[in-house]
Amino acid sequence: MTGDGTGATPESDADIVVAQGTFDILHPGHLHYLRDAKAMGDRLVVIVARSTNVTHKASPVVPGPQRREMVAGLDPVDEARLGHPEDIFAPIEELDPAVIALGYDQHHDAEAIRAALADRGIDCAVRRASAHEPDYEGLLSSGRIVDRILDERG
Ligand SMILES: Cc1cc2nc3c(=O)[nH]c(=O)nc-3n(C[C@H](O)[C@H](O)[C@H](O)COP(=O)(O)O)c2cc1C
Ligand SMILES: Nc1ncnc2c1ncn2[C@@H]1O[C@H](COP(=O)(O)OP(=O)(O)OP(=O)(O)O)[C@@H](O)[C@H]1O
Repeated sequence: MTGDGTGATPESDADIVVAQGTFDILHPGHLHYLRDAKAMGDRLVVIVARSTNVTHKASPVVPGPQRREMVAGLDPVDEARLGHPEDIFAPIEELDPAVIALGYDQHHDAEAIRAALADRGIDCAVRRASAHEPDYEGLLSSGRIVDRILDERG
């Protein structure tokens, strides 16, 4: 119950959920992930990866500030920020979230993240979001969208 009679959670008491990713070319899989993440708490903060930290796949095509701006405009997102250039746990320490929501196929190992959080004394759950399975044949991958463009328009 809140003092203002609206039933809304005051920002200071809100459970923050952090989601993260590259978000190069947006698609409904991203929207599904971020809606799922938002449902894990009250306030969703998205950390958009710096291009220099995207080392396990091709570099994003879209510049970081532009990726951040588009993610910030999605309905479940309360705030989007570009990530730290070197220390991925620096924003986590600052935000002190209740939950880190990993994407269903995100390459990070949940146990390794839990161990790193414990090392830093951060009390935060690590959960995995679900996959989006639309009832149409979609193209739910930034990488596959780029490949399709190269195949059909290149
Ligand atoms: C808890 C967590 C925090 C992260 N924080 C940052 C960050 O501050 N800066 C950054 O560039 N990447 C950060 N990342 C990494 C990227 O979000 C991401 O996992 C990767 O670089 C991009 O790959 P993906 O889109 O396949 O997930 C973080 C990842 C996790 C799991
Ligand atoms: N179809 C999907 N269903 C649910 N979540 C998804 C889907 N596609 C991507 N995501 C989630 O969105 C987050 C950010 O995704 P990312 O930016 O890596 O996009 P991507 O389209 O999967 O990229 P790429 O095709 O380059 O691997 C990831 O954690 C990922 O799990």
